[in-house]
Amino acid sequence: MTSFAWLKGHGTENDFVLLPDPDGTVHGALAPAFVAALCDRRRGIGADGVLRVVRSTHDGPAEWFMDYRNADGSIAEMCGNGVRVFARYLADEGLVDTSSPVPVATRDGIKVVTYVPASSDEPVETIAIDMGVPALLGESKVVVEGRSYAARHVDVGNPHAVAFVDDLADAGTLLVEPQYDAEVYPAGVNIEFVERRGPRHVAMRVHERGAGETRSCGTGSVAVALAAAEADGVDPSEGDVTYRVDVLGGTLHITRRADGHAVLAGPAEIIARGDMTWLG
Ligand SMILES: N[C@@H](CCC[C@H](N)C(=O)O)C(=O)O
Repeated sequence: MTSFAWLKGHGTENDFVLLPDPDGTVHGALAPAFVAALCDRRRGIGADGVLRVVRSTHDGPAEWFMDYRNADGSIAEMCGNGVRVFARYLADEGLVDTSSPVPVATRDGIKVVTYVPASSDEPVETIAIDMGVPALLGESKVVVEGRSYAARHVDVGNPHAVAFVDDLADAGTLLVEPQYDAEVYPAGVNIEFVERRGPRHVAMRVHERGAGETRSCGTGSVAVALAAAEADGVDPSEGDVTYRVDVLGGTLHITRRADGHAVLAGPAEIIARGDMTWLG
């Protein structure tokens, strides 16, 4: 039997189990089967992924490393909402100074977090992440329930296929992973379906690699905003451009800056904490 501290948090209902392990002495190399058991929504706590909170072992500006795992126990390079929830935890615990930008180490390099105070436009504090410079790659396609859709290949540190649809219902139940081109995505892919809602305003559903359909995906929202900006013919030199992306669990705002960086912003909260004795 093992006892350890844990928390549950979410960002626009992309939910995570957090495992504080500052010195890497509690969980060490997380076993995939343990992660999958924690994330199971019937036999475990239930979550889209696990965030192990550990001190970075590399010299550099980031004291904390987000050790992210998908619900099936697999490792992904990056999780945008994960960084936001991770940053919420660091702030709530007083582990960082939120008055200035905070670097967080991830497998996709350092992401810089800014805590944006609540305002008349936004009633709660927002956590904004500089996601670096995502890459718009080639064209691909995805097939869902027998229908084929063109998809834009976007790399946000992790792989995405973005398909524009007339109606989000076209994505079907998403209980089954859509088909994709394994030659383009040899390590699997996150697949977003996007419906236009208005000028610089879209809505999406996502089937995440290693987790199935989730209620939000930060990197997916960035991929969608970039693909939409490209389709809208937005000139990268015209300055900062912000897209509103509605997800099943809320709303995210993605700003593509004139320097090519994408900033992902939205709320994140910790909703429970405790000590667990894992009997599984
Ligand atoms: N929900 C995440 C993405 C998590 C990783 C993804 N499932 C993958 O395997 O690449 C986000 O908010 O970005």
